[in-house]
Amino acid sequence: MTRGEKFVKWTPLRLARQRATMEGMEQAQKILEGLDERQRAAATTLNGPVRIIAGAGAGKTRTVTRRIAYACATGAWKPERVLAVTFSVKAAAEMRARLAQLGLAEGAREGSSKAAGHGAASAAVTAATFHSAALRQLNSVWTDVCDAPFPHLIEDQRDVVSRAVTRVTAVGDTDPLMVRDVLAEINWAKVSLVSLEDYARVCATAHHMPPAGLEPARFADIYGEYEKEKTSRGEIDFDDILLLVCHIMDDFPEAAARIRSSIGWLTVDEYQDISPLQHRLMMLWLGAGPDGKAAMNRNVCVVGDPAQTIYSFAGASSWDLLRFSEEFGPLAADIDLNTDYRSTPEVVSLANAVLDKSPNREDYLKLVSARTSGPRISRTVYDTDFEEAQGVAARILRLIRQGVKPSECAVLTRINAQQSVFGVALRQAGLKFRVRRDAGWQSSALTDDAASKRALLEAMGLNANGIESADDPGVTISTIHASKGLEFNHVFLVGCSEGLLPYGAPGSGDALEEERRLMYVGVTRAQDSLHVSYARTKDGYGAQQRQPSRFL
Ligand SMILES: Nc1ncnc2c1ncn2[C@@H]1O[C@H](COP(=O)(O)OP(=O)(O)OP(=O)(O)O)[C@@H](O)[C@H]1O
Repeated sequence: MTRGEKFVKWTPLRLARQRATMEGMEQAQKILEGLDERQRAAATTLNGPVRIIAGAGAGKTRTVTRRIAYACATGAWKPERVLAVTFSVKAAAEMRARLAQLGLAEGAREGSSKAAGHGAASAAVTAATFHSAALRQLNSVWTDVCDAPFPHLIEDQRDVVSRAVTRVTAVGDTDPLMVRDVLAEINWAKVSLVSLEDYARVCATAHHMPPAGLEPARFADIYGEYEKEKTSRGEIDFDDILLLVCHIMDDFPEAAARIRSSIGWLTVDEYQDISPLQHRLMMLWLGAGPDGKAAMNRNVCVVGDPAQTIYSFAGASSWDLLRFSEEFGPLAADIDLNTDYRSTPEVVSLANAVLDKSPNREDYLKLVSARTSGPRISRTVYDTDFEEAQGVAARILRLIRQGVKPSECAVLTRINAQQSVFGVALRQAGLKFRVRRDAGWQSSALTDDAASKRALLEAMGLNANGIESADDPGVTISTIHASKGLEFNHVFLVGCSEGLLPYGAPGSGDALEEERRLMYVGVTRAQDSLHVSYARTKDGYGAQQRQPSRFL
């Protein structure tokens, strides 16, 4: 021992503490195993703003869940003050499942105290959708800010819209398609923070078209009636949950302080899909003052991929992801993850080629596959839609005969209407299948009825963890939108023609770019093999032949 070094007396208590600390550190290091260098850099930067731009299959969920587990295991973060939000019930369930595997509380749900793990990391963190996190916050402060009973979540949003349309247009039997489009527009206005009073002005200045051929003032009347009908029923809709929490955070300082103090470390997954409303709520959670930054909690990590923004039509935008450093800089870490662990080099090369032709390619990561070479991409042109469906079913049958499980195969479509013919062909081939659809135009992460119900159950602490049955559920037929975040060994990307992908005849602006990103999302769902196809005609008739998609 050199002079100046303190003599340490190793009492049994000190020894036990030392051992516990070392065990904790070992456990924390274990959490980092299996991360590559950049993933590890992201997972070990625990303080300050962090941006992770992660390409498809680059392990963003792996990285953010390990980051949370590592921070809790080292004692740097208090689990009960950790909030991780994402957009869909499915993604939240996936995050909870992965956190549970890493030793964070079972279900990792607010209020859950049942620990599945060990050591410092075994308390509950919250991993939830924006809506369910906000609903719980609303519940927790409601009696302090309001005498009225807690409002019910809307049961039948279409019925409320339908009544509002009838009242304004005086037409008794409302067209379901009009109701669907009006509802989508109401949702869009809310998530875009366009108030009833401002709606007509926004339409005029932003060249925004109201749905169903309505005049802006007429739509605003319907929107107003919708709000009245909802209030008279004592109900709120999904976006009202976020709006109400924003309102409370603005106007009730004590309640706001309580909500804020429950969030020490915030992670926002799929940040490329954040809407202006969600962004506002996030800034309020972090305590941004009127000047945007005063006394702000800067422990925020956002993760996303600008190339996977596919909900622009519903108010999502990668704008905030791309300008994160302007808003939060200086950043503690700004990390790009571009190693694709999911797909073969053949698939990755096609995904890169899809983005390469984009005028926005500077915003997108170029992926590098970590896998060895696989089969080449198959490209097939059929005569009719049904022949395409039969051809795809025959190929899937061949794969299954070679030992592939039906659930390892997926047929991806651009729109719901393409799916039935594939269902018929798979049935004829004797194959079991399940269908994932969008809920139409308003198919944002939480607006289809099943997802809404699950979110509600989840928010109420009931079991809605999204785990599928253990039996092989069969081939998946899914829209590209509904396949986001999923991966399949063998993907059949069908309808790859002009008119279907890109859908319609989009001009050269944002609409076309969104279609390109959809193609990218579709391609990058494939792990081992990818089969792209289209049919020259719908049913063999008609002079006009479809042309191959410009994206391929
Ligand atoms: N460092 C790594 N080493 C080996 N495999 C990895 C690594 N990181 C990720 N993976 C694997 O890559 C696949 C994609 O990872 P993950 O699901 O975490 O990605 P993701 O980025 O959330 O996907 P996406 O955003 O495309 O849906 C998974 O199968 C995962 O196990």
